[in-house]
Amino acid sequence: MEGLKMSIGKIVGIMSGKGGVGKSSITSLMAVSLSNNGKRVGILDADITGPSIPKVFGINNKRIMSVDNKIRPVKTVSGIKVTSINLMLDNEDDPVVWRGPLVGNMVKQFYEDVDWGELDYLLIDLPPGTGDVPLTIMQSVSLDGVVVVTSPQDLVNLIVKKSIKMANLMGTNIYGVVENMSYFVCDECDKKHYIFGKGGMEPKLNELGVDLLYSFPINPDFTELCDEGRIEVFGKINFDLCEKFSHVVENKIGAIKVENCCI
Ligand SMILES: Nc1ncnc2c1ncn2[C@@H]1O[C@H](COP(=O)(O)OP(=O)(O)OP(=O)(O)O)[C@@H](O)[C@H]1O
Repeated sequence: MEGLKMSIGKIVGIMSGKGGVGKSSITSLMAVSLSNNGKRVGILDADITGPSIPKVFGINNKRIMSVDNKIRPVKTVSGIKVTSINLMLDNEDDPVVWRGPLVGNMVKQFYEDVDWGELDYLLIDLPPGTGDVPLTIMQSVSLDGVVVVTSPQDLVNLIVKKSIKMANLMGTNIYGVVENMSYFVCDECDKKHYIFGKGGMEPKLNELGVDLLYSFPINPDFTELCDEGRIEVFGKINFDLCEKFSHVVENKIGAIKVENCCI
């Protein structure tokens, strides 16, 4: 375990208060952004019951290999290393009907028994919510901190507050919040439309003592390219956006002192 911590720069969990806010998409975009910026990145897809990372990268037909008792992650086109239960199933649409502790063990194995090599960042896509499964996983891996993904409506419902409180209760660093689907840019007039209201996120997060890292728009090209397994193409087309995202993430993660190590 110590060896693993030494060969991986930062281990970052990506969490969300509920499903469908774009947590896996933002995890993938973060990986692409950091990788575009020359960083060595791995993704551990710990969203065991709804694993979508392989599909977004178009590697869902590949399978994880085991060499010398070590699991070899699958590499994406740009060299991002990925492990996911979906890369082990006979059929990717087979459901995984496991309870929390079993999922926790599986994720722990994905973490410890994988030949990650040297990485600057290992991003862990945690299951959505604040229930038993994400809790068990957060206890089984040694996170340096978490990024919380939310949608504007999520804040209204105060669901994001639950994620922040859960991380606080566990003594885990919170690097900040990424607001997904924050606005929409009109094709015709190029204007930003804040469908769910503008500027409401930052003051509410400030009250909670958490920074807003980035606001990402609703982008139909993003949906399309993710669905086609070509998120890396989105990263190439939107190089400037990715560069900005990666700088924000790196500045924040580099700035926070590591206080927590669960195991
Ligand atoms: N900013 C965005 N613009 C357009 N589409 C988006 C955006 N973010 C996510 N999506 C789309 O929304 C859908 C859900 O996203 P995703 O699978 O990342 O959610 P999730 O929070 O990880 O869900 P779960 O945790 O339930 O698995 C996907 O089809 C994705 O392509």
